[in-house]
Amino acid sequence: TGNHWGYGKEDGPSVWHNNYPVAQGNRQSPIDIIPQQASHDPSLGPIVLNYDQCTSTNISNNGHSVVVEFDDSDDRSVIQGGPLDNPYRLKQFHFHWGGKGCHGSEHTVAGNSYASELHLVHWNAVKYRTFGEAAAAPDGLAVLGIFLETGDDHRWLHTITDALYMVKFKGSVTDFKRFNPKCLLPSSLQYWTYLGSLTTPPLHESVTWIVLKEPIIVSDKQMGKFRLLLFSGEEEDQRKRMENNFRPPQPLQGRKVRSSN
Ligand SMILES: CCCCNCC(=O)NCCc1ccc(S(N)(=O)=O)cc1
Ligand SMILES: [Zn+2]
Repeated sequence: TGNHWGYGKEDGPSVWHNNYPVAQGNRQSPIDIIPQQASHDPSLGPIVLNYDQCTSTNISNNGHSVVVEFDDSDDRSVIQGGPLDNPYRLKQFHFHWGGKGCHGSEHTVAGNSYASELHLVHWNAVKYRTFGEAAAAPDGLAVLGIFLETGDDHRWLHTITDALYMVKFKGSVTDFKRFNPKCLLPSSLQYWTYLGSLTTPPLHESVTWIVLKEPIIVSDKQMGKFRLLLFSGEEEDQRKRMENNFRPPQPLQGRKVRSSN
């Protein structure tokens, strides 16, 4: 119905352009990041994350991913520095992942993909009044991308994976307070940055992407819990496991990828 989209053969990334023509635009995401072709930019300062006062509110299944939302009524949790001209307010974070054992990140690095990718979504509340308005503006959003690689258990990811059974079905939401995403950061904040888009419809070309070079390590078992989620709602008789909810890399179209030192 309408602009329904998904990750299947009939409604997946290869047909999104029918309802969202910007899918074939010149600043689409994700991309394949080629480190040797990224230009070192000494003017790029460090990324600064102030998440200490952040207030998570709920965790939900929106039929495309699992999303943790934050109270963004003031500047209590922001990202700034790096390529950003002002602070951007944390709105939500969500994940993209693959099927059993196969890859699931959206950005790739020299053609290699990771098991999953975490997106921390921030909006420019200095220039725009609402998230929706910012999401449609060329300098409206800043998304911090963090790769997840499989290995040992992640000490803090349990807090999220233990809550996933509560949001199994599309449209389910439950309280999720006092979660600080600082615990999901790798030790280094070295990054690549480029101008791109949302990686799902409406695919707005409004994102300054900041992709961290260092992945975090999570276990196969923890990744398996994401795959217990369903794309489908409780009332649907066809249960579709939520996996492979990633868009493949898009043409660079002459864009420059910059690298922090
Ligand atoms: C509240 C007003 C609604 C505005 N209109 C809804 C809207 O624009 N939603 C966009 C949501 C979104 C999609 C994809 C990413 S990603 N995967 O690129 O990080 C991040 C955020
Ligand atoms: Zn995303």
